Amino acid sequence: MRAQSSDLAKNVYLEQLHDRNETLYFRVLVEHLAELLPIVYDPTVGEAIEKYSHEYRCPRGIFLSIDRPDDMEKAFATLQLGPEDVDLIVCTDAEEILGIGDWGVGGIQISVGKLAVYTAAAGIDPRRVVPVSLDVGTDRRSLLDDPLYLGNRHSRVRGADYDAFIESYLETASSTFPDALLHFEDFGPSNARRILEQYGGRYRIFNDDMQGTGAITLAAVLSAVKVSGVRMRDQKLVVFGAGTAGVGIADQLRDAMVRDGADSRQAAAQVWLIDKQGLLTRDMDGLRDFQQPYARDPDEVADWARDDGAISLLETVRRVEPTILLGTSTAHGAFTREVVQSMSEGTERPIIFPISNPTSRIEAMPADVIAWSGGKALVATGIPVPPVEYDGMTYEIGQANNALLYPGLGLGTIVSGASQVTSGMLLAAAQAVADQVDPSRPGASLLPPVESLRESSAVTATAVVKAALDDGVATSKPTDVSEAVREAMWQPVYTDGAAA
Ligand SMILES: NC(=O)c1ccc[n+]([C@@H]2O[C@H](COP(=O)([O-])OP(=O)(O)OC[C@H]3O[C@@H](n4cnc5c(N)ncnc54)[C@H](O)[C@@H]3O)[C@@H](O)[C@H]2O)c1
Ligand SMILES: O=C(O)C[C@H](O)C(=O)O
Ligand SMILES: [Mg+2]
Repeated sequence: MRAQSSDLAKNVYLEQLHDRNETLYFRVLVEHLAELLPIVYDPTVGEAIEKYSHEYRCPRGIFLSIDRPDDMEKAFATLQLGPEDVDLIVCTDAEEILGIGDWGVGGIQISVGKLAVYTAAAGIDPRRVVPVSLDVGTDRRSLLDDPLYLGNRHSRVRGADYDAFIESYLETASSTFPDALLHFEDFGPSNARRILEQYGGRYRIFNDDMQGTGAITLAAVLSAVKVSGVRMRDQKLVVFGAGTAGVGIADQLRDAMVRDGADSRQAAAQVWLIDKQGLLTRDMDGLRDFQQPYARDPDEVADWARDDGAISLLETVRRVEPTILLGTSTAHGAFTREVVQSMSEGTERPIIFPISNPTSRIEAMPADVIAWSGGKALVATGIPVPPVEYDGMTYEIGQANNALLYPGLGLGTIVSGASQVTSGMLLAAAQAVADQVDPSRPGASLLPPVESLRESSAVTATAVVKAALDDGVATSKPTDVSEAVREAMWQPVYTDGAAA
């Protein structure tokens, strides 16, 4: 594997091993998690998705086409699994893969990658999971024009037909496999939240980009707050990139401020959203419904500087003096030296999280953020990055990627048989992750290292099971929760002399 000439070649090589010998594949992954997560998952998975049709070898997962909605049951039946045989299904319609946009049927590889992390990091049984591609077409011209493209060769279907397809997927998946957690990944901003809100009460749904990302970022903030000394209820948050992830995180941080004593109006007023049109204000046309609670009163910003009519990130930082700056915009380099320096003038220990993925989309590299802030910034990123040396000190950079949280959350959901993923379970997961680090040492990471992710996921899962029990959604009630979690974890070892 190490002899392969590129990260994509390593990804392909490991996928071939995955097809030949699942046990060995996962054993290699588990024993080399920090080295291989960036290969089977972010950032290399982005490239594997872009090249999917060209690197195609053999299908892994279920491909559901909007052009043949009646074939759904037949497609699931090809798995030859019974109603109790599936714990987890990860689906994507691939409209907003990471920060690289619409990749059509190639998106199946994000479902595959997410599931590999579930198994490697939390011991979810790989024989009891299903990756799904919901192929509703693609708006990417280069794919439609590519003779090798494997997906549906038309633009994205939207509106009533799309909604009917999603509803039919939820109905078929949950009736075929009633125990399965339905994980949604990388849907576009107009659908991600809508699906969760519309169906979250009826089906066991988890939206990773909103809920998983919100919870891991909350974990990193809880750690950072221990160092910065500014209470949660007093945080001022600027979100740059007000889409699915950005507003999902804003919601969870706002709720955390409320739990720490802020009233809900005050907490929402301590959040500033910036998108392509600059700082979002209530008088703007075309605000998304989920952005509206945070849009600012235009009177409040009447005398703020504008550039082509828009209030910039820099102007917002100067005026607001935020304590937290979050990047979920996909705009590479948007956190400039001036922005970081200005933030460092306004607050003693700025919390700066450029968490857009993959590397080509990150708002700033941690080495720059740390240098520009004179070593004061508390930094976490979505991609894995090596430690940063600055002024004689080593700064470990926590990976605020939902992969540090969702495996434990999923394991806890499965072990408790929770009928829903509640906000209490998400909060318990975030708290459990944060409690596993001591950020007080100078330069310490805000999050547990990937090397200990398997152990960390077991601890997170235990907290999640307890929260499911407290919230009354657990259908299985183990007496020794920690033991039940550890027993449930699949181990990559050969049994009965049988390989794979
Ligand atoms: N670290 C993690 O765990 C994690 C989890 C989910 C998403 N993400 C990353 O966050 C990014 C956004 O993902 P998403 O699912 O929210 O996508 P999204 O499309 O829902 O949101 C992106 C938002 O950024 C805005 N935007 C684009 N360019 C901008 C610019 N120049 N200035 C200001 N705003 C701009 C878009 O208009 C959109 O509202 C991606 O890079 C993704 O990889 C990271
Ligand atoms: O997949 C990742 O690396 C995290 C996240 O779900 C994303 O969409 O970027
Ligand atoms: Mg995602």
